[in-house]
Amino acid sequence: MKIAVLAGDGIGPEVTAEAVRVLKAVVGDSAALELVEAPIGQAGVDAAGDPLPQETLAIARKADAILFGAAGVPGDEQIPYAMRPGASLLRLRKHLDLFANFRPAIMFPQLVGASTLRPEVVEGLDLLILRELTGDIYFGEPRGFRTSASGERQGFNTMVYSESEVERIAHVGFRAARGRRRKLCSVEKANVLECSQLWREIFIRVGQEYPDVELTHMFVDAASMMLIRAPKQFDVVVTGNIFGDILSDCAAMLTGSIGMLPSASLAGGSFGLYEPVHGTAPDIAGKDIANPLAAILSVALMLRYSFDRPDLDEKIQAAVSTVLSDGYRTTDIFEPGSRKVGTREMGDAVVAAIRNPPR
Ligand SMILES: NC(=O)c1ccc[n+]([C@@H]2O[C@H](COP(=O)([O-])OP(=O)(O)OC[C@H]3O[C@@H](n4cnc5c(N)ncnc54)[C@H](O)[C@@H]3O)[C@@H](O)[C@H]2O)c1
Ligand SMILES: CC(C)[C@H](C(=O)O)[C@@H](O)C(=O)O
Ligand SMILES: [Mg+2]
Repeated sequence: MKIAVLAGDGIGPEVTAEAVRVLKAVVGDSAALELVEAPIGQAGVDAAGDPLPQETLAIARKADAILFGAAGVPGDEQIPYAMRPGASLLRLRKHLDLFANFRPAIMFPQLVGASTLRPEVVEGLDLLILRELTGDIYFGEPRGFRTSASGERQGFNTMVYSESEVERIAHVGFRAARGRRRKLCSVEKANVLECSQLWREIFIRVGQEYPDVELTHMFVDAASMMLIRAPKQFDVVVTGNIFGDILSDCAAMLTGSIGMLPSASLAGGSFGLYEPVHGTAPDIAGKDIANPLAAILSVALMLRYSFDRPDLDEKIQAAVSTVLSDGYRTTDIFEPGSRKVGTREMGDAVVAAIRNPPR
């Protein structure tokens, strides 16, 4: 298993270190693992004067999978795109054509009390947000700054999807639904945007090839409300890049914390990039308090999707479940009566649970 480890900035290196320890523990055979570290984000700027150094990109391309931490620094948004640490991730996704971003939101029963919602709303929650990751307003051209006819400065972006881009993510969504509860909700804003009208038309057309999957459509504003009001109505939610970014942070809070949400970004084959949904969290970086479970659960997704080892995915899931049952909690999921631990200690607990699984 050749894995590029791109830890990045802020809490990225802290949570990635724990994810790597868990990976080593669960794989067991160190000869089977080849881990190649490379800088990205501000770390890339510091090492090579580029947030996405050529060498990092080359290492990523040669690997079977990428384990990514997080990238970005405070004030990031004021730095021009090509030099912006946070944009390194966008460039990497685009270079590698990682168009299908799986963001599963699963409620661990031990964390029901940490959710912001009432227990009956989130108990048993298991939904998948499938976010298109290489199109939309994130990459649409033209984009930039200009002066309007009246002499005013404007910032502008273009929301655009091509038929082929929508078709391929639709197929991924329908196939994912087939492996689950056979319900797909396509989320867009077709009552306002042409881009969304095309999206809906194509989902209806592709849906005819999957008559066994129930296809529904929802506008993104209503979907954000429904995610909070009655999230269990959803099985697979498929949506575009910008709506998926927002809805997945929303879904994270249903499960207790953004520190619990892993993700997998695939290009249609077994190659993939695995990362926690959260960012660099500058407010808690360097304090050993970040929750590493999202990064650890991203390793579980990697073992399933890139290495066809669902057994190892299940081992990690079981170990996470054990440590939660044993009361281990980082600050973000802490509840009175539980045992507050730091990033490293949480990693220790998961590694111990892998080495000594309960009988
Ligand atoms: N995948 C990525 O690399 C990624 C994702 C999102 C944001 N970012 C970047 O990260 C920087 C900070 O962005 P932000 O503050 O909007 O989002 P963020 O996800 O970094 O943090 C939002 C909030 O969640 C908390 N949080 C995040 N991860 C946590 C964890 N594992 N454990 C406990 N608490 C956690 C943070 O402390 C903060 O209060 C920006 O530069 C942004 O561009 C990067
Ligand atoms: C860091 C940022 C560019 C990224 C995005 O917007 O895609 C992040 O928010 C995410 O959710 O992965
Ligand atoms: Mg986001």
